[in-house]
Amino acid sequence: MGSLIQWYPGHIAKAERALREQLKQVDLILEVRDARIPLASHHPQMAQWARGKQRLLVLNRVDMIQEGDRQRWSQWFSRQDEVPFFTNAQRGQGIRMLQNAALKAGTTINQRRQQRGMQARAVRAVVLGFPNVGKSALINRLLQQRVAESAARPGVTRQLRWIRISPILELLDAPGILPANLQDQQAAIKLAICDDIGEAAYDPCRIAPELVALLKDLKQEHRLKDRYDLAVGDRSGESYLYDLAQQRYHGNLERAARQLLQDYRRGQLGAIALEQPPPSRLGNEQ
Ligand SMILES: Nc1nc2c(ncn2[C@@H]2O[C@H](COP(=O)(O)OP(=O)(O)OP(=O)(O)O)[C@@H](O)[C@H]2O)c(=O)[nH]1
Repeated sequence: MGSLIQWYPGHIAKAERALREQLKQVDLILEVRDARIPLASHHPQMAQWARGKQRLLVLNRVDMIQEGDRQRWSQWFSRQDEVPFFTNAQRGQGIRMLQNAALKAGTTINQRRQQRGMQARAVRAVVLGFPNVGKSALINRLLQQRVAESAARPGVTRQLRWIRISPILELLDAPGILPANLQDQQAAIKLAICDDIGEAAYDPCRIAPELVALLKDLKQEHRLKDRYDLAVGDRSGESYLYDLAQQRYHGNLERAARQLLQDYRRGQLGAIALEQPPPSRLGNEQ
């Protein structure tokens, strides 16, 4: 069976080059991941981008996981010496704390600059992450809570734009960046399920069965029974999708697949984390 996810590395490499150029001016990275898949939505280039810069880790879409999951991830990350900020950028939850941390990081960066005889200036931060993880929503929330009014500064490229959040903090609004290659197919499948990579890269009829299989692994298959009145039982993901299509969509597999994925993405199956913290320490690179 071929790979479930297809990439277009040429296009990605161009976007990444533009970003790398802009990153030269950046002091602080707000790394945004999807709280449903904090490991799969870890961008493989992040460590390289963040070298020599401060970084804050944001797990967005906290409303799409259970409180118990949030606590488990919080504990797991703290064992990796990370303090993630859990946000719901759609409703504004967790934004104030994130903003305070960004401003504090800005103050520290400026103190260091002054110690080295350099002029204090607005600290430049960038919000980075996979497509659709909620970067723009997060920036909009940060803007609504900005402490001072100021005009946006034009960016160097059309896609990359600087926005002043406060006298000491400027944000670069970067588009979602896909890695040029993603070796881990399991991670890629989860990104596809969560809509964190574009649909051009996969066939929903092959990804929806993966969602069923994952829900089974996570012992969450009752969510499917509740929603569609069709129990998974010992069916494989493929045969569940087939039976669902027969029962509800006149045998139309694609409709069934799209509905399943859409229901998960819109929270119609409930708040379900697709990853749980691994039992042992994985290392700081996560
Ligand atoms: N439920 C929920 N939805 C969110 C949250 N944050 C963002 N969204 C929604 O997710 C969708 C994508 O959010 P965006 O902010 O556009 O994501 P993005 O990362 O900027 O996407 P790209 O521009 O493609 O990189 C929008 O419909 C948002 O309203 C969140 O915390 N919870």
